[in-house]
Amino acid sequence: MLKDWLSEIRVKSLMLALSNCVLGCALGFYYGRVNCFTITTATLIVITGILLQVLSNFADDYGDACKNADGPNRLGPIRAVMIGSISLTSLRKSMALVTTLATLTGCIAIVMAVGYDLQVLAYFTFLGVAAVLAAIFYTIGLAYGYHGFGDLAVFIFFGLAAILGSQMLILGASRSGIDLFPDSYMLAVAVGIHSVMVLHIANMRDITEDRLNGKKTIAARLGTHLSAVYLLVLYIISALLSFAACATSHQLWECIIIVFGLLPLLASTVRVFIHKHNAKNVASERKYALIGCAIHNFSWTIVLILDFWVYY
Ligand SMILES: CC(C)=CCC/C(C)=C/CC/C(C)=C/CC/C(C)=C/CC/C(C)=C/CC/C(C)=C/CC/C(C)=C/CC/C(C)=C/COP(=O)(O)OP(=O)(O)O
Repeated sequence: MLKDWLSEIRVKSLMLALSNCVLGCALGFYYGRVNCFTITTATLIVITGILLQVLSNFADDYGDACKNADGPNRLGPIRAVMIGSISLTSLRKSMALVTTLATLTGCIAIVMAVGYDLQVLAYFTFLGVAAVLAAIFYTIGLAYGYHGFGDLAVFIFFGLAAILGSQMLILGASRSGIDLFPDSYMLAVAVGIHSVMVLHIANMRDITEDRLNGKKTIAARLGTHLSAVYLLVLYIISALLSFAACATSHQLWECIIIVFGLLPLLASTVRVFIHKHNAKNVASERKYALIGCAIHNFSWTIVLILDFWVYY
């Protein structure tokens, strides 16, 4: 039973929300303050990000199960709901629970960060509501993921919201004026692109099945070869942005840390490019891409800590 729920939660995939929100908070600490209050706010932000990803994972499986989109030829991991170990009703109830928890932790984080400034409070509540709706309607109802808009949603929420949103909330909690900086913009775009790459690799794996099921993801629309080129282009743009963020706002020598941090994702991208026609190889590459994203974020967190203690 526990094993089924862990597979449904997709524990390893949560590395993405976790490391993206941690990096966003690290930027907030860098430009704001490190104290018990900001650390508690950051913990709530990270928990909210993880809960929102759990919600999107549940909703994805619920929507796919309702549409019978995950057929017997699926190359991705077998989900508990596909084999009936978890019923659709239990999954629906769990989605309600996770939404409630995310709303609770999210609202507390927002109030801690911006106090009772109603206008800013409204902006962040809007962002939270948008995130909940985006997570649910990816494959349910509107099912925008079936029309190729999943990449855009992932870019917005895993990139812009997780980095800029978290950074602004920590600055708010630091009571040092909510602001944005060139490195946070560039990193938000780079991290958003990395998250899109993880989704795109899974969609490359599923091109044949998705085309049969009418799921028009970007990968299904582009086909195998162009999808691999698109993945490479995404990597190049994100790597350049990550370097630019470091070179313009931090120490030049710290770019070396970023180079090393970007290598695992490069290796994964190149392997997908080489083995693009072998869906099984592409499938196995998703977890390495996830790890690559987390390592990039970790290397940036190290740069920010170094800069904070040594140079700032
Ligand atoms: C009243 C109310 C609801 C208030 C809301 C309160 C609230 C939640 C406030 C939050 C405000 C805060 C704290 C904001 C700070 C910034 C934060 C934390 C932002 C969160 C960003 C974040 C990590 C979001 C992740 C979840 C979201 C929203 C995802 C949307 C994008 C999306 C649909 C991704 C799909 C991911 C999935 C499931 C991919 C599966 O791919 P697929 O290939 O199909 O999988 P398979 O392997 O099955 O084939």
